[in-house]
Amino acid sequence: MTDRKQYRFATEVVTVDNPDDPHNAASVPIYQSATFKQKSATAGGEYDYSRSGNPTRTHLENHLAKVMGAKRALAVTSGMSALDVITRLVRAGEEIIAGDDLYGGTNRLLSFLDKSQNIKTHHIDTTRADAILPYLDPVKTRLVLLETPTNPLIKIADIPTISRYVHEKCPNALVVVDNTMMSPYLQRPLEMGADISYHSGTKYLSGHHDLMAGVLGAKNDDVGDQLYYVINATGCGLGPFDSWLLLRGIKTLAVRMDKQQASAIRVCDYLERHGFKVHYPGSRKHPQYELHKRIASGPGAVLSFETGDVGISERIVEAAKLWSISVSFGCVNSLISMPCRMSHASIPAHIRAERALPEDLIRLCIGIEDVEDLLDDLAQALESAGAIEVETKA
Ligand SMILES: Cc1ncc(COP(=O)(O)O)c(C=O)c1O
Ligand SMILES: N[C@@H](CCSC[C@H](N)C(=O)O)C(=O)O
Repeated sequence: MTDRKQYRFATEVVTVDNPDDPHNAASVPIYQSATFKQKSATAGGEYDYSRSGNPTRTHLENHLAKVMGAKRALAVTSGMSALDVITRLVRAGEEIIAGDDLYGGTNRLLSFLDKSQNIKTHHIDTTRADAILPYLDPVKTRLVLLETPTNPLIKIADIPTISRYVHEKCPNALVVVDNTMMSPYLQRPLEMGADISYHSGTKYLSGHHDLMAGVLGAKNDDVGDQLYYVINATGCGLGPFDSWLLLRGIKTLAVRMDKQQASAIRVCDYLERHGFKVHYPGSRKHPQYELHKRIASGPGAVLSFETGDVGISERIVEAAKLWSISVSFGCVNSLISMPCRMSHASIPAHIRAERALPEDLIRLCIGIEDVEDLLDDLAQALESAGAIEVETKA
């Protein structure tokens, strides 16, 4: 493995190394076993119990480490459980710094830590790297948690500059990037200064909405070992069947993302031509278009837009036929949602208002369908909601 040629991402992601398989299986087998027999009371093998380790999960983790550029990767039962593992490295009295636009479930876990364990989170505007400076405390700051692009307002954080500020001022702090929206194909946080990159594997990595998973990538062995300790201690390692599904799904990440992204660019263009305010880093109108281009190799396939009226937004979402009304993103099928009613409903309304999260916001997650069908369906939904004039086709 170490001597072999390094290929480009799309090649590496589809190439799962499995040199030790006794039958040369083309697909890594599912070791659907809770325990592993030992030769004697004292001679244990590599595996004893699947909470501690399972061969299918190990194959997945080795593959993930390769595609994420991580020293060690770990697979757990959901994206939230990945964040739970990371936050268990924080002690009572220490602090977290996170964005003021972020996934609703992440906000919920951070609020829980504040209430139950005296771990305070400062929510800051991560679009300005220097906004972090007043909050960095060499003693208290333990985690700096960045989502970029953010869910759902698609704001961008300057990972290299923020990582430098954090490491200069707080040697004990870890920079953690939620890379769910970009995937390691488009954005590589560990190569830009982050200590941990994590994902909801439920989304682009698996791609088909048929499993829940979380993925952690550590930049060094020490952090990797600490994360593994928590996973074994708490028992949230990914089961063998879901590990196999994720290993299967990730192989097509590059082709799926290329197709989804190309269509998302078309959808953004269509909405902007009709005068909507679109949040998408592939748009030249995005205030951080240049920054995103520096830190990522593409804009991805999630965008959000404002209609100016909650009622109109509800009508658009409900009129869509091909776009399913659904939380989540990263699936091969296209989805439409209203974050304030759905994925971000757990953020109290007054906090959503304080953070300027528009109630009328619609989020679109573009799948792999024919883009002309997606545009036709979006047009009919916008027309029937009264958001645009009825268009006559030439
Ligand atoms: C950006 C982001 N991070 C993390 C999560 C949590 O992932 P999961 O649903 O797999 O727990 C989600 C969605 O749920 C998300 O949108
Ligand atoms: N009821 C769930 C909602 C999950 S939202 C999933 C996804 N991250 C998204 O942004 O759509 C919850 O309260 O966690």
